Amino acid sequence: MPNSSKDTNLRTAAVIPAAGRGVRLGPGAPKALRTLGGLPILVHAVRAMARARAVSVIVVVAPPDGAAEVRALLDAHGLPETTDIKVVPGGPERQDSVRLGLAALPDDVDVVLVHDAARPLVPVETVEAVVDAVRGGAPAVVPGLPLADTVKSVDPDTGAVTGTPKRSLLRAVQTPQGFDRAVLAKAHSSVSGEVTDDAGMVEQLGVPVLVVPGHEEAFKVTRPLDLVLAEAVLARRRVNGH
Ligand SMILES: Nc1ccn([C@@H]2O[C@H](COP(=O)(O)OP(=O)(O)OP(=O)(O)O)[C@@H](O)[C@H]2O)c(=O)n1
Ligand SMILES: C[C@](O)(CO)[C@H](O)COP(=O)(O)O
Repeated sequence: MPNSSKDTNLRTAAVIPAAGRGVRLGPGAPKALRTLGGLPILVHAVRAMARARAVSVIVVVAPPDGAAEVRALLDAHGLPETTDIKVVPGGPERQDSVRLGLAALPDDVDVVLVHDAARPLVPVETVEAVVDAVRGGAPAVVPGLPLADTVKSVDPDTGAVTGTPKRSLLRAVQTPQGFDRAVLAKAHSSVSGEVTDDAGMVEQLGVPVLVVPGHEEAFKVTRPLDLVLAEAVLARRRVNGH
């Protein structure tokens, strides 16, 4: 249970979906359990959420058959006692895992962050910007960055380009995505179909979603080169004393 200086009246929780295989990263253990800077990727992600002053509860969604292993791993890594950390088994798709995580939240939580375990290096400032915007009244908030590449829509059958969206209007969105709990719960109970993030589900309810500045270091470890970059970011942080 939370037991210290954190303001539990804020009732802010983070759900960390960590049940994916990491197919695009290549063969090996489930992605969240692979090593980055000598620690499992998941431990970095949990610490990143626990660092935010408002977050007093974290629900980690483990691979379906790996909840006991994840619990043991987190217990072995001395995570802050100021944060109540629960572990539940996940489902076949990311959205199933998030839904299972939401079901494990304590009743008194009213703000929920959903954060990919695969974004282990998100800075605390980004987490807190999202929390502050939700607590300031926005029902749904995502961190986002302008794009460096031009984006095309294509016909998936022929490869023919069907359009070029105006780049200045686009943002690459990251996590944590923050929500009023009731709004997120409604989205997860009523929206189905192919949706790649939680904000996309909320958008389908007609609820406005606000973008706040994201951070380059909040990138998602998806492919092998991302792991190389993540190691380099950690090395730079060590040199800078972080
Ligand atoms: N059934 C799933 C699938 C994904 N995730 C989580 O959702 C986050 C974002 O997903 P992604 O980066 O796509 O992870 P994977 O699904 O593991 O990657 P891949 O598609 O390469 O297998 C990750 O933290 C991942 O563990 C999850 O909890 N449950
Ligand atoms: C939620 C997300 O990280 C926002 O960018 C992204 O949509 C997850 O996609 P994935 O294919 O499940 O990694």
